[in-house]
Amino acid sequence: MAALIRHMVSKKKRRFMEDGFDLDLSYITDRIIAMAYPGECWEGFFRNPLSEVMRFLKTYHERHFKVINLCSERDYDPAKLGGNVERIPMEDHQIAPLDAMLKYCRIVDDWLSKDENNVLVTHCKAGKGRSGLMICAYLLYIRKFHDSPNALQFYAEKRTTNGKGVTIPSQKRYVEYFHDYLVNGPRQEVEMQLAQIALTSNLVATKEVNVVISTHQGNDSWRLTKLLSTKEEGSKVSCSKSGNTMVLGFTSLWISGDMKFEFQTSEPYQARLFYIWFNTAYVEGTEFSLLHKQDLDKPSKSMDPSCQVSLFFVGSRPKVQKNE
Ligand SMILES: CCCCCCCC(=O)OC[C@H](COP(=O)(O)O[C@H]1[C@H](O)[C@@H](OP(=O)(O)O)[C@H](OP(=O)(O)O)[C@@H](OP(=O)(O)O)[C@H]1O)OC(=O)CCCCCCC
Repeated sequence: MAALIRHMVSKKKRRFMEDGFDLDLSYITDRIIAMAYPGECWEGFFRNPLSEVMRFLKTYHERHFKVINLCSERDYDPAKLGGNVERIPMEDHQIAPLDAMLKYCRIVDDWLSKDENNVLVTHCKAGKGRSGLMICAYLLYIRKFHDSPNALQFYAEKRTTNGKGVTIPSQKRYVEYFHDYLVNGPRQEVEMQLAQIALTSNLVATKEVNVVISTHQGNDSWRLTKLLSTKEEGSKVSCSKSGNTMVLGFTSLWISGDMKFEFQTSEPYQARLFYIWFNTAYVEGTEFSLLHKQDLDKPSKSMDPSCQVSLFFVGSRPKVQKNE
């Protein structure tokens, strides 16, 4: 019964089913492993039982494995997986800043270069999206691939049977950013002045739509800080609608770094419509547009296929680094 449920929960991910093991775990290369969360108690019942993961690691990679836990939402005692465990916390379905991706690559590279028998195990909750983002970054880092689509496709084939590995558009965008970083070096951080957001969707005609703008701040690269919500009084945002297009106008709103824009409706109840992530240093020109529903992160079923969103900027300036 438990095995059946585990198979249902792991959906189309490739499982390791040899020598009596049956784990939601895939070798992406012979030294890089992606797996679902090593669960204890109730979670071990429907994901990978931690004890079975430990037995797997001891059986095939005794003294030669290191684990990276990407979950911000869960943790376990590292000693239960041999002690050689690091965390780079990310939120489910979200991006990791480039410095977190670089940190991951350096940890993996350092570990794999120590001994040719060493393997690196990465997991998040399902071991698909966040793990894929980081593993694809590493595949580019070691120049196994020279562009992000090929790295993403390779990962998807190795981890799933349906070719759907990293599917969140912003996660794919950040793999592309990381590739740009590897090829061209770090970009100058820029602040951009946001003038307008235009959202086109059938929903706009009948529903109130609000936008919450957030960024990462401080040392916790996954913790979000809200900068502005268009719903709040005093946010000084103008709103005009024409047909199925809504235009929000901003004054003096400067943004920089990794930005999350979440679109919500409060009718009939508070619900997320979709969100997007981007980094201001990678915006080319004065416009950032996503013109297809499949370019939006976790779009609600109520969004029509022809919906699109554009951000318009009127100014940019290099970000002045504050002395800490
Ligand atoms: C009889 C019960 C049958 C259950 C059948 C469940 C069938 C089923 O849908 O199982 C899957 C669900 C949700 O599955 P998970 O709880 O594992 O959630 C997944 C996880 O968030 C992935 O992110 P990450 O951790 O890889 O970063 C995400 O990938 P992404 O961010 O790329 O979208 C994936 O989206 P996706 O689905 O691939 O679009 C989610 O499904 O499992 C549960 O909710 C746990 C259920 C626990 C049930 C316990 C019962 C005792």
